[in-house]
Amino acid sequence: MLKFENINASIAGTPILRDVNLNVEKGTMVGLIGRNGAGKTTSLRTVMGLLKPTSGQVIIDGQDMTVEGAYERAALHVGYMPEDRRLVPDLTVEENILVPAWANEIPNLTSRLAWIYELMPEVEAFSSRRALQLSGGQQKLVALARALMSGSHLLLLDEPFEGVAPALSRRLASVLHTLKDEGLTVLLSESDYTHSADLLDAGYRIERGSVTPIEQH
Ligand SMILES: Nc1ncnc2c1ncn2[C@@H]1O[C@H](COP(=O)(O)OP(=O)(O)OP(=O)(O)O)[C@@H](O)[C@H]1O
Repeated sequence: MLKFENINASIAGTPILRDVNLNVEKGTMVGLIGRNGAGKTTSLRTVMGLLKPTSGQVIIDGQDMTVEGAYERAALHVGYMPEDRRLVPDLTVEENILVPAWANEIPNLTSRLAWIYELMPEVEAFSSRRALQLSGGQQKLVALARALMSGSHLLLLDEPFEGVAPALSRRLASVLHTLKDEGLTVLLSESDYTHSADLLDAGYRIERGSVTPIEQH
């Protein structure tokens, strides 16, 4: 479903990703594990086409997407939850979830929203509140809901558990378990295995921009 083939990427002329090879099979949940500054966000931004690699290929669903932009990703139903959530503070929760539908046509919009609310009833309960009224953890759930709006095939989650209080972390993990059971393909990053260990089918370690597969344990 997602492949990195010998990806090199630089930011402002500084090489960040070095010869990265990575494979996420359809229907699996794969972790990208590494400490701060290792290159996790850069990797996910490269999948999203927000950063163009200097060499190598990004293949999504069998298509070479290396030079395509975010709009083309949306057409392949790829969803992205950035680490910093990036909700629009003055919009309501529901408006934030619907933002991807403003830029791209989302098939079955109404039933997709209903499915998201069924998955996370607490989000429906605060759907008319403004995003700035929510706690950091609640905002993460909303950011996940927004990513699910477009991400019906592939979901990229950048440190979803970072800064989330324990109760909400457990809730987030249980939502991800449900998504896994539904067969969604997910690449998620975390600084260690604390929250994702029993969710992941496979993992890669990232260290100073180099990626190696983690042996199954
Ligand atoms: N805009 C930028 N300008 C210069 N260097 C950058 C920029 N963004 C990231 N970097 C550098 O790229 C490297 C990888 O950063 P990246 O954000 O991908 O790491 P990360 O593993 O996601 O860690 P974090 O959890 O801190 O975001 C770091 O060394 C960082 O300093």
